[in-house]
Amino acid sequence: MDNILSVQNIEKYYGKKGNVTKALDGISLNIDKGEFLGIMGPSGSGKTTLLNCISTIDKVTTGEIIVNDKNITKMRTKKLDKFRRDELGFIFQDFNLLDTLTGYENIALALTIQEINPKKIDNLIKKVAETLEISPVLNKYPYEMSGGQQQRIACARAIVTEPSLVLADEPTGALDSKSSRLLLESFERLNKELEATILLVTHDAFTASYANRIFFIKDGKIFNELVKGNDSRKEFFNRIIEVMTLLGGDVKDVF
Ligand SMILES: Nc1ncnc2c1ncn2[C@@H]1O[C@H](COP(=O)(O)OP(=O)(O)OP(=O)(O)O)[C@@H](O)[C@H]1O
Repeated sequence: MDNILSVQNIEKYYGKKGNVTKALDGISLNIDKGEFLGIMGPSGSGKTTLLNCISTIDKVTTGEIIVNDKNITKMRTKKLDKFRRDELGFIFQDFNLLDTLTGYENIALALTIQEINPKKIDNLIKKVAETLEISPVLNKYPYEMSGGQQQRIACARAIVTEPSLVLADEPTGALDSKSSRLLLESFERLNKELEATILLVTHDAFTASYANRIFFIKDGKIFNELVKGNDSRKEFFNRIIEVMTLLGGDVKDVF
């Protein structure tokens, strides 16, 4: 298997002397091409910090992060901008679509920046829209779409450039259960049909049960790893709940 992401013993400290928070405490993990990996953990455990370091929004204090054979912890700003544009796809909780552009234009934006010709752009958008079942809303503006449709447009925008790694931070956080399920099924399809490599951060066991492998973090350290293997999603969900209970106290209170 090709390694896409290698996180090597990273630490992240926030603050100055006398008031220091150790947000990440020696995390190491690897993702191979085509994996769908979940990161779970209680509030304040370091999930977003880890994602921000991988997405180059934040810098690690020590340790190294290698994406597609490129050491991003050593990259300078100009190279980082190009790296982010070419290799990563982002999906945030609050969609971040541009209100003055249609769904189609929102998705096209990432491709026009890369100076791809319009015919190819059109083909790429149609293909991804079909996978995500958003063809009927491509000509609508974000305010004319449901939250779930907006999130799937955001998802299309993130993957249409065929990034090495798709990073999603609580992508179902703002969605009702039906829209969440649709989005997660889209993720599953992206992963299986288009072989997208996905790293998803969530505190929600149902969302996480769509991943193939999950790392649990607590106090900035990896606490446990679960592999779906041949389990059904329901069986995997039950195993996730078991680990969440082990991690501490009542499941609803902690996550
Ligand atoms: N900019 C910052 N300055 C200081 N401390 C920070 C900063 N960002 C995060 N932290 C601290 O680092 C730790 C990890 O935070 P992080 O946001 O990564 O947790 P999380 O697991 O994503 O939590 P949640 O599920 O609540 O979003 C917390 O103790 C938090 O208070």
